Amino acid sequence: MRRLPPVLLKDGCSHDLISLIRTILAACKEISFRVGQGALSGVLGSTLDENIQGETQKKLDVLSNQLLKDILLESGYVKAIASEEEPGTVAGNPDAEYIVAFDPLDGSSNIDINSLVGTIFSIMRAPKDSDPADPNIFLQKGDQQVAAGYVLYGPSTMLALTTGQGTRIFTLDKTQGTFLLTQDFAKVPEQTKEFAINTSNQRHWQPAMQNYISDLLAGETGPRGRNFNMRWIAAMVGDVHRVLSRGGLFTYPQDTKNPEKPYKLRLLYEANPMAMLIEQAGGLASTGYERIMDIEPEQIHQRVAVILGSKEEVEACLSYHK
Ligand SMILES: O=P(O)(O)OC[C@H]1O[C@](O)(COP(=O)(O)O)[C@@H](O)[C@@H]1O
Ligand SMILES: [Mg+2]
Ligand SMILES: [Mg+2]
Repeated sequence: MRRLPPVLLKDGCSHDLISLIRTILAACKEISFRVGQGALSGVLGSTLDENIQGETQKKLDVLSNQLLKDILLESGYVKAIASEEEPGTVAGNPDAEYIVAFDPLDGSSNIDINSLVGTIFSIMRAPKDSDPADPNIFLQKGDQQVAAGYVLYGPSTMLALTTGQGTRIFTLDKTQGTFLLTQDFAKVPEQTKEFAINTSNQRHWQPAMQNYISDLLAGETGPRGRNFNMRWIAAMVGDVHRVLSRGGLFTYPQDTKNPEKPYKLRLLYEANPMAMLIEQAGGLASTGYERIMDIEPEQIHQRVAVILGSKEEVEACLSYHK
Protein backbone atom coordinates (compact mmCIF):
# COMPACT_ATOMS: atom_id res chain seq x y z
CA MET A 1 0.00 0.00 0.00
CA ARG A 2 1.25 3.47 -0.85
CA ARG A 3 2.46 5.83 1.84
CA LEU A 4 1.59 9.50 1.95
CA PRO A 5 4.88 11.22 0.90
CA PRO A 6 5.33 9.38 -2.43
CA VAL A 7 1.66 10.03 -3.31
CA LEU A 8 2.12 13.75 -2.70
CA LEU A 9 5.44 13.85 -4.57
CA LYS A 10 3.73 12.28 -7.57
CA ASP A 11 1.07 15.04 -7.39
CA GLY A 12 3.88 17.58 -7.77
CA CYS A 13 3.63 18.98 -4.21
CA SER A 14 6.67 20.90 -3.02
CA HIS A 15 8.90 19.41 -0.33
CA ASP A 16 7.84 22.20 2.04
CA LEU A 17 4.15 21.42 1.51
CA ILE A 18 4.74 17.71 2.06
CA SER A 19 6.71 18.45 5.22
CA LEU A 20 3.95 20.76 6.43
CA ILE A 21 1.26 18.12 5.88
CA ARG A 22 3.42 15.54 7.64
CA THR A 23 3.86 17.96 10.55
CA ILE A 24 0.09 18.37 10.89
CA LEU A 25 -0.28 14.59 10.78
CA ALA A 26 2.37 14.12 13.47
CA ALA A 27 0.17 16.18 15.80
CA CYS A 28 -2.93 14.29 14.66
CA LYS A 29 -1.32 10.92 15.47
CA GLU A 30 -0.72 12.17 19.00
CA ILE A 31 -4.34 13.41 19.23
CA SER A 32 -5.51 10.04 17.88
CA PHE A 33 -3.57 8.28 20.64
CA ARG A 34 -5.05 10.51 23.36
CA VAL A 35 -8.59 10.11 21.98
CA GLY A 36 -8.08 6.34 21.88
CA GLN A 37 -6.95 6.28 25.50
CA GLY A 38 -10.29 7.90 26.49
CA ALA A 39 -10.77 8.20 30.24
CA LEU A 40 -7.26 6.80 30.76
CA SER A 41 -5.73 9.87 29.12
CA GLY A 42 -7.24 12.22 31.72
CA VAL A 43 -8.53 14.55 29.02
CA LEU A 44 -12.26 13.89 29.10
CA GLY A 45 -14.57 16.60 30.44
CA SER A 46 -14.65 20.36 30.25
CA THR A 47 -12.29 23.12 31.29
CA LEU A 48 -13.60 26.13 33.18
CA ASP A 49 -12.92 28.31 30.14
CA GLU A 50 -14.76 29.41 27.02
CA ASN A 51 -13.17 30.00 23.63
CA ILE A 52 -13.39 33.30 21.73
CA GLN A 53 -16.78 32.19 20.39
CA GLY A 54 -18.29 31.76 23.84
CA GLU A 55 -18.29 27.94 23.64
CA THR A 56 -17.20 25.85 26.61
CA GLN A 57 -13.79 24.37 25.90
CA LYS A 58 -13.33 20.67 26.47
CA LYS A 59 -9.98 19.52 27.83
CA LEU A 60 -9.38 17.70 24.56
CA ASP A 61 -10.10 20.88 22.54
CA VAL A 62 -7.37 22.65 24.49
CA LEU A 63 -4.90 19.76 24.33
CA SER A 64 -5.43 19.19 20.59
CA ASN A 65 -4.99 22.89 19.91
CA GLN A 66 -1.79 23.01 21.95
CA LEU A 67 -0.33 19.96 20.20
CA LEU A 68 -1.04 21.32 16.71
CA LYS A 69 0.12 24.81 17.59
CA ASP A 70 3.40 23.72 19.23
CA ILE A 71 4.35 21.20 16.57
CA LEU A 72 3.49 23.54 13.69
CA LEU A 73 5.26 26.58 15.13
CA GLU A 74 8.35 24.56 16.09
CA SER A 75 8.55 23.00 12.62
CA GLY A 76 9.29 26.29 10.87
CA TYR A 77 6.97 25.33 7.99
CA VAL A 78 4.21 27.84 8.82
CA LYS A 79 4.16 31.61 8.61
CA ALA A 80 1.11 31.80 10.88
CA ILE A 81 -1.74 29.71 12.24
CA ALA A 82 -5.42 30.37 12.94
CA SER A 83 -7.43 28.04 15.16
CA GLU A 84 -10.97 27.75 16.46
CA GLU A 85 -9.48 27.77 19.96
CA GLU A 86 -7.28 30.88 19.52
CA PRO A 87 -8.75 34.39 19.67
CA GLY A 88 -6.32 35.77 17.09
CA THR A 89 -3.85 34.33 14.64
CA VAL A 90 -0.40 33.28 15.88
CA ALA A 91 2.75 34.29 14.00
CA GLY A 92 5.31 31.66 13.00
CA ASN A 93 8.37 31.65 10.75
CA PRO A 94 8.41 34.90 8.70
CA ASP A 95 10.18 33.08 5.84
CA ALA A 96 7.68 30.22 5.58
CA GLU A 97 5.45 29.97 2.52
CA TYR A 98 2.26 28.57 4.06
CA ILE A 99 -0.39 29.42 6.63
CA VAL A 100 -2.73 26.88 8.27
CA ALA A 101 -6.25 27.35 9.68
CA PHE A 102 -7.59 24.47 11.76
CA ASP A 103 -10.36 23.16 13.94
CA PRO A 104 -8.22 21.11 16.33
CA LEU A 105 -11.09 18.96 17.57
CA ASP A 106 -14.36 18.94 15.67
CA GLY A 107 -17.41 17.43 17.32
CA SER A 108 -16.48 18.40 20.89
CA SER A 109 -19.85 17.27 22.25
CA ASN A 110 -18.95 13.72 21.18
CA ILE A 111 -15.74 13.51 23.23
CA ASP A 112 -17.30 12.32 26.48
CA ILE A 113 -19.54 9.73 24.79
CA ASN A 114 -16.75 7.94 22.90
CA SER A 115 -18.19 8.96 19.55
CA LEU A 116 -16.64 10.38 16.37
CA VAL A 117 -14.39 13.44 16.52
CA GLY A 118 -11.74 14.77 14.17
CA THR A 119 -9.30 17.52 13.19
CA ILE A 120 -9.99 19.73 10.14
CA PHE A 121 -7.28 21.79 8.41
CA SER A 122 -6.90 24.22 5.53
CA ILE A 123 -3.54 25.21 4.03
CA MET A 124 -3.12 28.45 2.10
CA ARG A 125 -0.17 30.38 0.71
CA ALA A 126 0.85 33.46 2.67
CA PRO A 127 0.77 36.56 0.47
CA LYS A 128 4.26 37.54 -0.68
CA ASP A 129 6.22 39.75 1.77
CA SER A 130 3.32 39.63 4.24
CA ASP A 131 3.63 40.21 7.97
CA PRO A 132 3.20 36.91 9.88
CA ALA A 133 1.40 38.81 12.64
CA ASP A 134 -1.21 40.24 10.27
CA PRO A 135 -4.47 38.26 10.65
CA ASN A 136 -5.66 39.57 7.27
CA ILE A 137 -3.34 37.11 5.51
CA PHE A 138 -5.97 34.45 6.32
CA LEU A 139 -8.78 36.30 4.57
CA GLN A 140 -8.54 34.33 1.34
CA LYS A 141 -11.28 32.64 -0.66
CA GLY A 142 -11.59 28.87 -0.29
CA ASP A 143 -10.55 28.60 -3.93
CA GLN A 144 -7.08 29.72 -2.88
CA GLN A 145 -6.54 26.74 -0.58
CA VAL A 146 -3.45 24.75 -1.54
CA ALA A 147 -4.54 21.71 0.42
CA ALA A 148 -7.33 20.70 2.79
CA GLY A 149 -8.09 17.69 4.89
CA TYR A 150 -9.42 16.11 8.01
CA VAL A 151 -8.32 13.33 10.30
CA LEU A 152 -11.21 11.32 11.69
CA TYR A 153 -10.64 9.62 15.05
CA GLY A 154 -13.05 6.71 14.77
CA PRO A 155 -12.80 2.95 15.07
CA SER A 156 -9.90 3.53 12.68
CA THR A 157 -8.06 6.82 12.26
CA MET A 158 -8.53 8.07 8.71
CA LEU A 159 -7.23 10.99 6.72
CA ALA A 160 -9.10 12.63 3.83
CA LEU A 161 -6.74 14.87 1.89
CA THR A 162 -6.79 16.96 -1.24
CA THR A 163 -4.08 19.06 -2.83
CA GLY A 164 -6.39 19.97 -5.71
CA GLN A 165 -5.88 16.70 -7.61
CA GLY A 166 -8.85 14.73 -6.28
CA THR A 167 -9.64 13.60 -2.74
CA ARG A 168 -7.79 10.65 -1.31
CA ILE A 169 -8.46 8.60 1.79
CA PHE A 170 -5.68 7.19 3.96
CA THR A 171 -5.91 4.92 7.01
CA LEU A 172 -3.47 5.15 9.91
CA ASP A 173 -1.57 1.90 10.36
CA LYS A 174 -1.18 2.13 14.11
CA THR A 175 1.44 -0.64 14.15
CA GLN A 176 3.77 1.47 11.98
CA GLY A 177 2.50 5.01 12.69
CA THR A 178 2.04 5.67 8.95
CA PHE A 179 -0.94 6.78 6.89
CA LEU A 180 -1.50 4.34 4.01
CA LEU A 181 -3.57 5.10 0.93
CA THR A 182 -6.80 3.10 1.11
CA GLN A 183 -8.90 4.96 -1.49
CA ASP A 184 -7.34 6.78 -4.41
CA PHE A 185 -9.91 9.33 -5.68
CA ALA A 186 -13.02 9.22 -3.55
CA LYS A 187 -16.15 9.94 -5.56
CA VAL A 188 -19.34 11.26 -3.97
CA PRO A 189 -22.26 9.57 -5.76
CA GLU A 190 -24.33 12.20 -7.59
CA GLN A 191 -27.63 10.90 -6.24
CA THR A 192 -28.54 9.99 -2.69
CA LYS A 193 -31.41 9.03 -0.42
CA GLU A 194 -29.72 10.22 2.75
CA PHE A 195 -29.62 13.64 4.40
CA ALA A 196 -28.11 15.07 7.59
CA ILE A 197 -29.49 18.06 9.50
CA ASN A 198 -30.17 18.86 13.15
CA THR A 199 -33.97 18.78 12.95
CA SER A 200 -34.37 20.12 16.51
CA ASN A 201 -33.78 23.54 14.91
CA GLN A 202 -36.55 23.08 12.38
CA ARG A 203 -38.80 25.88 13.64
CA HIS A 204 -35.89 28.33 13.32
CA TRP A 205 -34.99 27.57 9.68
CA GLN A 206 -35.75 29.83 6.74
CA PRO A 207 -38.76 28.88 4.55
CA ALA A 208 -36.49 27.47 1.79
CA MET A 209 -34.97 24.86 4.13
CA GLN A 210 -38.33 24.18 5.83
CA ASN A 211 -39.86 23.39 2.43
CA TYR A 212 -36.95 21.28 1.20
CA ILE A 213 -36.79 19.09 4.33
CA SER A 214 -40.56 18.76 4.51
CA ASP A 215 -40.54 17.42 0.92
CA LEU A 216 -37.81 14.90 1.83
CA LEU A 217 -39.81 13.76 4.85
CA ALA A 218 -42.94 13.33 2.73
CA GLY A 219 -41.10 10.44 1.03
CA GLU A 220 -42.70 8.52 -1.81
CA THR A 221 -46.06 10.18 -1.30
CA GLY A 222 -44.53 13.67 -1.61
CA PRO A 223 -43.14 15.69 -4.54
CA ARG A 224 -39.79 13.86 -4.48
CA GLY A 225 -41.53 10.54 -5.04
CA ARG A 226 -39.08 8.47 -2.96
CA ASN A 227 -38.19 7.81 0.66
CA PHE A 228 -35.15 9.41 2.32
CA ASN A 229 -33.23 8.30 5.39
CA MET A 230 -31.64 10.63 7.95
CA ARG A 231 -28.33 10.56 9.88
CA TRP A 232 -26.79 13.07 12.32
CA ILE A 233 -23.44 12.44 13.99
CA ALA A 234 -23.17 15.95 15.53
CA ALA A 235 -19.59 16.17 14.30
CA MET A 236 -19.23 17.67 10.85
CA VAL A 237 -16.14 15.56 10.32
CA GLY A 238 -18.14 12.35 10.82
CA ASP A 239 -21.05 13.48 8.68
CA VAL A 240 -18.78 14.63 5.85
CA HIS A 241 -16.85 11.36 6.01
CA ARG A 242 -20.11 9.45 5.49
CA VAL A 243 -20.97 11.72 2.54
CA LEU A 244 -17.51 11.13 1.03
CA SER A 245 -17.89 7.39 1.59
CA ARG A 246 -21.41 6.77 0.26
CA GLY A 247 -22.98 10.10 -0.69
CA GLY A 248 -25.62 12.18 1.03
CA LEU A 249 -26.54 15.77 1.73
CA PHE A 250 -25.18 17.46 4.86
CA THR A 251 -26.42 20.86 5.95
CA TYR A 252 -26.14 23.25 8.85
CA PRO A 253 -28.37 26.03 7.51
CA GLN A 254 -29.04 29.55 8.64
CA ASP A 255 -31.44 29.73 11.59
CA THR A 256 -33.00 32.34 13.85
CA LYS A 257 -32.43 30.52 17.17
CA ASN A 258 -29.89 33.13 18.26
CA PRO A 259 -30.16 36.31 16.15
CA GLU A 260 -26.52 37.11 16.93
CA LYS A 261 -25.41 33.74 15.55
CA PRO A 262 -27.41 32.92 12.40
CA TYR A 263 -24.86 30.29 11.27
CA LYS A 264 -23.01 27.59 13.19
CA LEU A 265 -20.08 26.39 11.11
CA ARG A 266 -16.91 28.38 10.65
CA LEU A 267 -15.82 29.36 7.14
CA LEU A 268 -12.04 29.19 7.34
CA TYR A 269 -11.48 25.95 9.20
CA GLU A 270 -14.73 23.99 8.75
CA ALA A 271 -16.67 25.03 5.63
CA ASN A 272 -13.81 25.82 3.23
CA PRO A 273 -11.68 22.70 3.76
CA MET A 274 -14.75 20.43 3.66
CA ALA A 275 -15.99 22.22 0.53
CA MET A 276 -12.66 21.60 -1.20
CA LEU A 277 -12.66 17.90 -0.23
CA ILE A 278 -16.25 17.46 -1.41
CA GLU A 279 -15.80 19.36 -4.69
CA GLN A 280 -12.61 17.47 -5.44
CA ALA A 281 -14.67 14.29 -5.03
CA GLY A 282 -17.31 15.52 -7.51
CA GLY A 283 -19.81 16.96 -5.01
CA LEU A 284 -21.06 20.50 -4.40
CA ALA A 285 -20.77 22.90 -1.46
CA SER A 286 -22.92 26.02 -1.17
CA THR A 287 -24.47 28.38 1.36
CA GLY A 288 -27.78 28.10 -0.47
CA TYR A 289 -27.05 31.30 -2.34
CA GLU A 290 -23.38 31.07 -3.33
CA ARG A 291 -20.56 28.58 -3.70
CA ILE A 292 -18.75 28.34 -0.37
CA MET A 293 -15.28 28.59 -1.90
CA ASP A 294 -16.23 31.86 -3.66
CA ILE A 295 -16.84 33.72 -0.38
CA GLU A 296 -14.43 36.56 0.43
CA PRO A 297 -13.85 36.13 4.18
CA GLU A 298 -14.05 39.20 6.39
CA GLN A 299 -13.06 37.70 9.74
CA ILE A 300 -11.06 34.67 10.79
CA HIS A 301 -13.86 33.20 12.93
CA GLN A 302 -16.64 34.04 10.46
CA ARG A 303 -19.55 31.60 10.31
CA VAL A 304 -21.50 30.48 7.30
CA ALA A 305 -24.46 28.33 6.22
CA VAL A 306 -23.37 25.01 4.71
CA ILE A 307 -25.13 22.70 2.26
CA LEU A 308 -22.82 20.08 0.77
CA GLY A 309 -22.70 16.61 -0.71
CA SER A 310 -24.11 14.66 -3.64
CA LYS A 311 -24.34 16.90 -6.70
CA GLU A 312 -27.95 16.27 -7.71
CA GLU A 313 -29.27 16.49 -4.15
CA VAL A 314 -27.45 19.75 -3.41
CA GLU A 315 -28.87 21.12 -6.67
CA ALA A 316 -32.34 19.99 -5.59
CA CYS A 317 -31.92 21.80 -2.26
CA LEU A 318 -30.60 24.94 -4.00
CA SER A 319 -33.66 25.03 -6.26
CA TYR A 320 -35.73 25.80 -3.11
CA HIS A 321 -33.51 28.83 -2.41
CA LYS A 322 -34.10 30.57 -5.73
O1 LIG B 1 -24.78 20.42 18.36
P1 LIG B 1 -25.33 20.56 16.99
O2 LIG B 1 -26.23 21.73 16.82
O3 LIG B 1 -25.91 19.28 16.48
O4 LIG B 1 -24.06 20.93 16.07
C1 LIG B 1 -23.19 20.01 15.57
C2 LIG B 1 -22.18 20.72 14.75
O5 LIG B 1 -21.34 21.49 15.58
C3 LIG B 1 -19.99 21.12 15.41
O6 LIG B 1 -19.69 20.16 16.36
C4 LIG B 1 -19.09 22.30 15.59
O7 LIG B 1 -17.74 21.95 15.74
P2 LIG B 1 -16.87 22.08 17.12
O8 LIG B 1 -17.09 20.88 17.96
O9 LIG B 1 -15.49 22.15 16.54
O10 LIG B 1 -17.28 23.38 17.77
C5 LIG B 1 -19.98 20.48 14.02
O11 LIG B 1 -18.94 19.58 13.88
C6 LIG B 1 -21.33 19.78 13.97
O12 LIG B 1 -21.81 19.60 12.67
MG1 LIG C 1 -15.87 22.07 14.47
MG1 LIG D 1 -13.63 22.30 17.39
